[in-house]
Amino acid sequence: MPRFSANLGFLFSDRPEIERVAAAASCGFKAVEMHWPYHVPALDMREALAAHKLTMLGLNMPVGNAPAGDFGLAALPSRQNEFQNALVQALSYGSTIRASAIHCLAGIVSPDDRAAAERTFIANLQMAADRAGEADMTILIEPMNRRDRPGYFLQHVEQAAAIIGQAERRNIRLMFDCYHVEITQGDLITRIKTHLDLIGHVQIAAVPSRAEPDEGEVNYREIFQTLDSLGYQGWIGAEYKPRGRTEDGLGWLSELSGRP
Ligand SMILES: O=C(O)[C@@H](O)C(=O)CO
Ligand SMILES: [Mg+2]
Repeated sequence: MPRFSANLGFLFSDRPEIERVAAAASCGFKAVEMHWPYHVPALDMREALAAHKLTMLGLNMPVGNAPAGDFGLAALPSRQNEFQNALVQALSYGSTIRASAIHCLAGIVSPDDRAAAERTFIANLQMAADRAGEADMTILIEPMNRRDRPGYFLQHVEQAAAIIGQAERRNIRLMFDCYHVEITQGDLITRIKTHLDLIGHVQIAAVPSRAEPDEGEVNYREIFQTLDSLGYQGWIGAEYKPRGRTEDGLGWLSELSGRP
């Protein structure tokens, strides 16, 4: 059956980020992923991960000026210097904690700027992929739904696939977050089958609640079986907002995935 990682941006969020590492391990997770752990010294984080023998998957690039509305820089034509600085920070932190991937957030763009945004996104992704490749890391891009992220440049799986094709770098991969894709597009199983070769990571949450994947409109038992039958070798990130204590909501792991 598929392997599951704990997304420490959302799971165990009732405690400081570094303590979430131990909590994930004690609940049986073998891998974790993070959103923005930059406030924790990277060497401390590396030590915590090593102490609990956890595989570190991806982390997000800094988003830019969040209070001003930024949510990523990669597709913003006038912000390429800031993008490069954010990339340096992400690669430095990520390689110290031995992450295998960096999520490169596209950003919020106005509908009038989409052509320039696409050109910028591709150029920035090429540069990011080349630098990440030197550290044996992958660049992930993730379509996000416009209800949660109005104006986010990357909204559709097919748009992401086309951009990956144009960027022509083997270490750029699709982060297929079932929660976002279900809200924007649906047809999850067909999209997973069609784009399997591009998928570098999968994430899950209930739709529409974004809670544990044991409620709502997505049949995750079927999704997990599909990934399994297709021979998906990657991880599935539990990126949901727990209804209560994270520990109390992990029953889905055995109920839906067959994991003991
Ligand atoms: O789906 C999400 O929101 C995340 O994967 C992310 O990286 C930005 O919060
Ligand atoms: Mg996600």
